Parts: sequence; structure tokens; C-alpha cells
Amino acid sequence: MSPEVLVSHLARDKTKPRGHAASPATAGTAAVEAVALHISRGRTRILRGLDFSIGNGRITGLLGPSGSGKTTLMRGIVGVQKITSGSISVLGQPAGAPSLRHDVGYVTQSPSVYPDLSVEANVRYFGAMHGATAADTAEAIAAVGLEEFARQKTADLSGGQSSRVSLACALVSRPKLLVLDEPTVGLDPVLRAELWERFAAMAEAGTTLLVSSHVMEEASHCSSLLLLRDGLLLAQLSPAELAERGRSNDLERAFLHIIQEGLAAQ
Ligand SMILES: Nc1ncnc2c1ncn2[C@@H]1O[C@H](COP(=O)(O)OP(=O)(O)OP(=O)(O)O)[C@@H](O)[C@H]1O
Repeated sequence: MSPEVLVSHLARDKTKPRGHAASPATAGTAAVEAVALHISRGRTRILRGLDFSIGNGRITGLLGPSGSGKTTLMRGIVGVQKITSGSISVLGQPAGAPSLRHDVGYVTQSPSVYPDLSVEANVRYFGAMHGATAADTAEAIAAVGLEEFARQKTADLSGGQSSRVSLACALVSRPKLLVLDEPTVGLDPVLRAELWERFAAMAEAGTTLLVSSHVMEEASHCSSLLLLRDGLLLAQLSPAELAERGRSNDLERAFLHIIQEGLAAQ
């Protein structure tokens, strides 16, 4: 599967514009905006006063160590996590608004697919909720490079292939905002590079992507980065700005430098 297939998948829509970038309604506006956002889970304060905005039609990386609150933030954005105070707006609506159901795709860390169903049946099932056609199903499967496995039971696939089935299930509805929680974990370098190429092609076609990772080298694939640590937003910047501010082209080192800078300032 080439990135062009994915672009074509996102660009051809009979009912709504798939080349989201061209939409005058969204051009120049924020896809996600968080203001004074606090989220607690149980008695623990997880996110502590986040303010940021995510631009339309680009890849934003959500980076931070394990336990820093990435999944909690993503859950808040897609509307499955109660907000304690502050707000998140998504495509101009409050996060979780019913009207966003067809516009926001969320791929969780562990593949959420039916293991007893074939790849095709899984994608068709999720597509049916959004009025997707058989052609949409086939295109979503092609977009993640799983055509030859379309009729295979999902339980019989590798971990990386199952993750891609999950991604196809999110793609089939052609969301304007795609939230991906550590999509490259457990994938080999070739597959990882391919996936990033696909994400870039999607952003090119106008989709907004928010991608979490705790691997700093993945930051270079993003146009904007949210650096999270202990539920605080350390910085929002581009990879080039991270390298400059962190005084290293090794983004892992640069992030560590920014953390130390923050600790010293406290
Ligand atoms: N249901 C829960 N109740 C209470 N605390 C929770 C719950 N789920 C997660 N947490 C805590 O919230 C914090 C943030 O977790 P979260 O999963 O958002 O982090 P993360 O950055 O996505 O981590 P990872 O990279 O390991 O997936 C962690 O300290 C975790 O222990």
C-alpha cells in the first residue's frame, strides 16, 4: 500500500469533504483547544491546568514518560473521560458532543477489534455505524496495507497487524480528527516508518492527527509537539524548537534538558 492509496481513501467522499484541508470552515482554526484543563481519576489529580491548541490538518505529537497523562488527555479529547474543571473543545464543539461522533476517530493502545471476525468483517462492522459502503471498507483495509489478510480471522494475525486492523476501523469513518494512542508500539522499524508515512499523507489530505508516544525519536515526524510530564504541559513547540531549546539534536536529550530546566526553575 502506498501513501497515495491512503490519500485517495481520504480524498474521495460522496457525502462530505474528505480533503478536510480545503474546507473553508476549518482552515486556520484549532481542531482542539484546552483551557485550564484539570482531570482527576479517582482521588488522583492526573492533568493539572493544561492550556494548548492543536492546529487543523497537521500531526501533533503528544510526548511524555509513561504515566505522564497522555492517555488521560486523549480520553478527555475524545470524550470518554470526565473533565474535572476547565474545558476541551474539539472542532468547535465541547469534547464528547454527540455531533462529533462521526468526526473523531480514536485508536486505543491495545487493539479494540473482534478477534473472531475477519479483518473485513471488523472494518465493515465499525464502518456500518457511520454509513460506510463496501468500497469504503476495502479502501480502509488497503490504506493500512492489509488487503491480503482481509478474509483472515483477526485472532490469527500478528500484534502489529491487529493494531493496523484497529486503525482501519477508525479510518473507515474518515474522521476529521484522528487520535492515536501509541500506534507504533511493538512495530518493527520498517512498519513504523510506513505508518508515519501514512500519517503524513493523511495530514496532507487535511486530517488532524494527535499521536502519542514515549519514544522521543518519533517527535521528528510531527509538526507540533506537546511535552507532558507529571500531568503538566512542559512546552508546546516544533521539533526544531525542541532541539534548539533543549540544546541537542538528539530529541531524547533535548527533552531531558527541558525537564531539568523546569526542575531547576521550581
Ligand atoms: N483509572 C484510574 N484511576 C486512577 N489513576 C489512574 C487510572 N488510570 C490511570 N491512572 C493514573 O494516571 C496517571 C496517568 O496515566 P496515563 O495512562 O494517562 O499515562 P500515560 O502517559 O498514557 O502512560 P503510558 O505511556 O504508560 O501509557 C498514571 O499515574 C496512572 O497510574
